[in-house]
Amino acid sequence: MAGETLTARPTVSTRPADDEAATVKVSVRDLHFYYDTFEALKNVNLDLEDRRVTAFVGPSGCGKSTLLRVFNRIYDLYPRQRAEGSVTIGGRNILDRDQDLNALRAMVGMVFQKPTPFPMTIYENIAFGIRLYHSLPKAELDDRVEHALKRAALWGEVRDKLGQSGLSLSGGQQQRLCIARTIATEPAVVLLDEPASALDPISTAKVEELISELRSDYCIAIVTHNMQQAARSSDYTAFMYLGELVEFGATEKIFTNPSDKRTADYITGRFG
Ligand SMILES: Nc1ncnc2c1ncn2[C@@H]1O[C@H](COP(=O)(O)OP(=O)(O)OP(=O)(O)O)[C@@H](O)[C@H]1O
Repeated sequence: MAGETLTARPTVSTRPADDEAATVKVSVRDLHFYYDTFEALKNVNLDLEDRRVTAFVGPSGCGKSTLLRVFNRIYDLYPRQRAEGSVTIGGRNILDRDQDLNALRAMVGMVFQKPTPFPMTIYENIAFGIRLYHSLPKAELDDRVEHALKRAALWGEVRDKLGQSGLSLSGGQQQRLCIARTIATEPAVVLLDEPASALDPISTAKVEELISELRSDYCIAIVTHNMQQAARSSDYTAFMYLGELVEFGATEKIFTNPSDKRTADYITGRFG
């Protein structure tokens, strides 16, 4: 039995019961993804709930980043990459040919492993994205910038230097700036691809706290190699292996009583 083979399980924090039942925000059906002829995702089916954090874990190359890249169709920028199946967000299949990609990327924000501030001021890093979608008077734009920075737990550290370059911040601050930039356009879904893997432990803790804060407003998907982080930060965990979604369920269940032996072996560090 898989449970008997477990050795060192990460501590799982059980979340307090929420007042309201969660609604499905992203619905993935029969999804296949190809890099030219290579099939990187094989018939993936899952739902992501609103105001919940879903962690994607699995060994290198199993398709975690590819799946996130499908959710905002970043792959569209590259030739010979294609997705088949459906990904329904806000009632429509975002894989449809006529999907407006700018609107999609405003609705589905993404934060990458390495902080990627724009080479502009801290203020402009946030205001830039807002201006793409809204024409606001200066005072209102200022408010939106302040709100996003507060939401990303960065306001206190940058309020006196909004005119400085975003690149002058520390790595951890830069990553929170990127998170602020992402939420400034009020997306429905926030994708985080190993957002803390390039950060020191204190910055990592801040990013994790932030994820926990943002959970109350967003549907969050996070890719992580850190099992402790997945166990601490997520409500649901998806274990992927060689392009397949092997197991998906409540994080507590996946980490304490997985159904599949491959999940058990991976989360206990037997391979990966
Ligand atoms: N641009 C590309 N062209 C061809 N194959 C690719 C490309 N990007 C990724 N792949 C392949 O697709 C598969 C899934 O890659 P992906 O980056 O999604 O995995 P991952 O689980 O995110 O890995 P990691 O944890 O190392 O980031 C791998 O076999 C990888 O080699």
